[in-house]
Amino acid sequence: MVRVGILTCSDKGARGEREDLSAQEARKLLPVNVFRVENYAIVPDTREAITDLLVAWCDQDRLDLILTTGGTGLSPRDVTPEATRGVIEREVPGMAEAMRAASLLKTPHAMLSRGVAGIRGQTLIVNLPGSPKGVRENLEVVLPALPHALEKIKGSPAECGSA
Ligand SMILES: Nc1nc2c(c(=O)[nH]1)N[C@H]1C(S)=C(S)[C@@H](COP(=O)(O)OP(=O)(O)OC[C@H]3O[C@@H](n4cnc5c(N)ncnc54)[C@H](O)[C@@H]3O)O[C@H]1N2
Ligand SMILES: O=P(O)(O)OP(=O)(O)O
Repeated sequence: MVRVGILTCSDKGARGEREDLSAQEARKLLPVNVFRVENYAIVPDTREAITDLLVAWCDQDRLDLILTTGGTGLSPRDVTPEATRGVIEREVPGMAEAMRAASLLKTPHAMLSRGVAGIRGQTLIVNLPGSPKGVRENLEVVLPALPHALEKIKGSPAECGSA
């Protein structure tokens, strides 16, 4: 099973002022026969809070995959990409490129998400936008590539010529 953490980055969510529909949307999209959500948290949009959780979930809990939602845009408090860049060791730019390219076919606002994807240790971190719709439209794009990506991160020697 792929061990997953969902981290919602939202000031309103952290203050209890808005139901976290975005994390619920992410959960719905992850097939239960492959993915098990083990960690879940809501943090305010501060770089420190996001960084602390990402590091703990990667280094202590050793999750396979962390999906963040929210805080990827242009507002002054949107710092999820900066926090993520600060903890990853290798970026996976193709994932963010693919999400933005596919999302642009749905809304021009897709270009406003600065989300990144990258690897810390053996954990893949993927930033998703904040709205439930943004979560769905972005996660759908990377979902088919996630099992193979996670195998490669773990050092699978399997050849991928036919993948
Ligand atoms: N494929 C898509 N890509 C993007 C979309 C989209 O609809 N489809 N939206 C674009 C927009 S618009 C923006 S702006 C950027 C960046 O978004 P952020 O990551 O900065 O999102 P936030 O500002 O944190 O949230 C936006 C909006 O979404 C609602 N929201 C946020 N968090 C939650 C939550 N946990 N539960 C329910 N609703 C939530 C709320 O109305 C916020 O104001 O992304 C583009 N990409
Ligand atoms: O409260 P947040 O952080 O979810 O942000 P927004 O202002 O986009 O609702």
